[in-house]
Amino acid sequence: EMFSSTRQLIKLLAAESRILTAAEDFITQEKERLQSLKDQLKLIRKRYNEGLVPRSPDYQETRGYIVPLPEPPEVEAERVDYVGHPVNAYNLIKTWHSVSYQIVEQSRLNQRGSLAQYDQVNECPIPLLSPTDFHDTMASLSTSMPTQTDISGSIDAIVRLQETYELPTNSTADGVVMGTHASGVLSSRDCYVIARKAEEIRQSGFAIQWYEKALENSYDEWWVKDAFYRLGTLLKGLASYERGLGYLRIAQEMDPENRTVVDMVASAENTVDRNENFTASTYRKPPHEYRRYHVGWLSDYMKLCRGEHFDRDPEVVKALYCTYRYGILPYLRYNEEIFNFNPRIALIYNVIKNRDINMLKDKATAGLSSSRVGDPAKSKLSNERISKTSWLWDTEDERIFKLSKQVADITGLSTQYSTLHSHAEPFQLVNYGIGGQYQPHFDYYENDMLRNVPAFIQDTGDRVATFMFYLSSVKAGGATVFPKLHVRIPAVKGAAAFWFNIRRSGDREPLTQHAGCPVLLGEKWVANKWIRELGQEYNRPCGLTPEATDFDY
Ligand SMILES: O=C(O)CCC(=O)C(=O)O
Ligand SMILES: [Fe+2]
Repeated sequence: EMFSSTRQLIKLLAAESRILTAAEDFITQEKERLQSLKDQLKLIRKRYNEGLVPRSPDYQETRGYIVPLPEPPEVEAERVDYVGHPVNAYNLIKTWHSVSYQIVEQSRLNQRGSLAQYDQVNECPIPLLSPTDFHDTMASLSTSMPTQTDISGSIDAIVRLQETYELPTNSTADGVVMGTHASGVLSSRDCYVIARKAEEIRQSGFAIQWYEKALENSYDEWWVKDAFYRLGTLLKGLASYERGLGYLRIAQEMDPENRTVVDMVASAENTVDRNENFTASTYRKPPHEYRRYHVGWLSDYMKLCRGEHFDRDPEVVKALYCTYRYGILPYLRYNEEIFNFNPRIALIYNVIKNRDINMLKDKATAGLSSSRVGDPAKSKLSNERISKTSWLWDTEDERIFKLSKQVADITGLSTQYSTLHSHAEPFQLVNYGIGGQYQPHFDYYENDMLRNVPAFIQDTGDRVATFMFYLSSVKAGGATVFPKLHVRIPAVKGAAAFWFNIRRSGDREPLTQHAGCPVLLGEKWVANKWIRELGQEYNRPCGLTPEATDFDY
């Protein structure tokens, strides 16, 4: 308290004008912040009203109440189409990250920051923003708000999609992917950020194009001089000295004091002088040919993802066929397409009904968490596997039990579940988002991994077979590929891929190495059923010779 002493009141008097100014500044800043927020929200509302953004299930013209409305299936499909376009996904994430930052973080910062100024003058309380409906709503939505990880993840995704599918830079920047238009474009700054990422992973060819795109209509943004510098340096690095020098000189003009830039200009001038005859640019190849060094082992994977069929024995390809597959029940038969003989890889059509697909997706959605890879005891998050997964157990629902039973009927293998010595694992539901993928891997375990599996599959052997339901088709990308066999299976809703990971000799089959390609447009859902060795002794007996295949019985 200060009322009992004149000295302290004199202090207040002295601080009076400082308090006044600080408070006025605070209000001015808040006004500006709110105005910018208002502008952003107005833009979002406009796009909403123009139908450029699909409405949410609880969208209502009146604000305040959230009344879930029953929605027709095409509305759901429209939303999947929307977020299934990489440019829309990126813009959605970017917009709401920025808005939530301004609303939540800034107002928190401002409150704390401005209060701190008053602390000097003893305690001079100004009222905190009272908890309003708005703040409550924002708090309850905070887990739905994108974070910095989402921003960088979606930038990575765009670069990954470009390198895998060799997407042209210009049309991607215009929001056009495989002829499908996004409802917006990428801004110049986005192009700069993408260029930075492409440069970081040594995709110089693409990086150059993105920098040039970024600079097309930009003059006074803060990043422009950096873009010129990096563009010049990259071109110089690819022996395109003249062009590089041109950009570097602009960078120097914009930032004459910068030593690094000055040195780079000098070095480029030097090189140009020493290579008098060398005037034409050597930077001519298409950008995807400036591949980063470690793409080598992934290149067959990417080729297959693009749908290039290559290096398959024409005799084998000619011999591939479609057939009827009979399950245990004699009246049930399925269309089966053989994709490879040894190891036997097949796609079996129409094995799951839409009703069950929706049931699985609904049940899985609540439990989705980031997919992990590696030894169960020390599994980790990894860029090798970008998706979310959820496990569904036979014991959870009669319908799930029946689906497992159906896998047994179709494959002739046992999928029996029990708390110890299960013959199969629960369904693993996988949902891939923008650019989501699973890089080449084996479904079988290594020896020491087998020791670390959970109790219900302890001592059940390895994953003898994979039965993978496709719960969605994918508009573009998202195929399952076998890089060593040059086999590519498209995701077909309602079908299932089926192969053995273990040979009939009991050895692991490394040719079953496979991958889920990055999703380019649309969404991808699969449900894995991994069948263990235990319980299959009579269903899939050992071969009579070490070379026995699944066609020799
Ligand atoms: O998504 C795919 O196509 C493959 C998935 C896969 O291989 C896995 O989950 O183990
Ligand atoms: Fe797999």
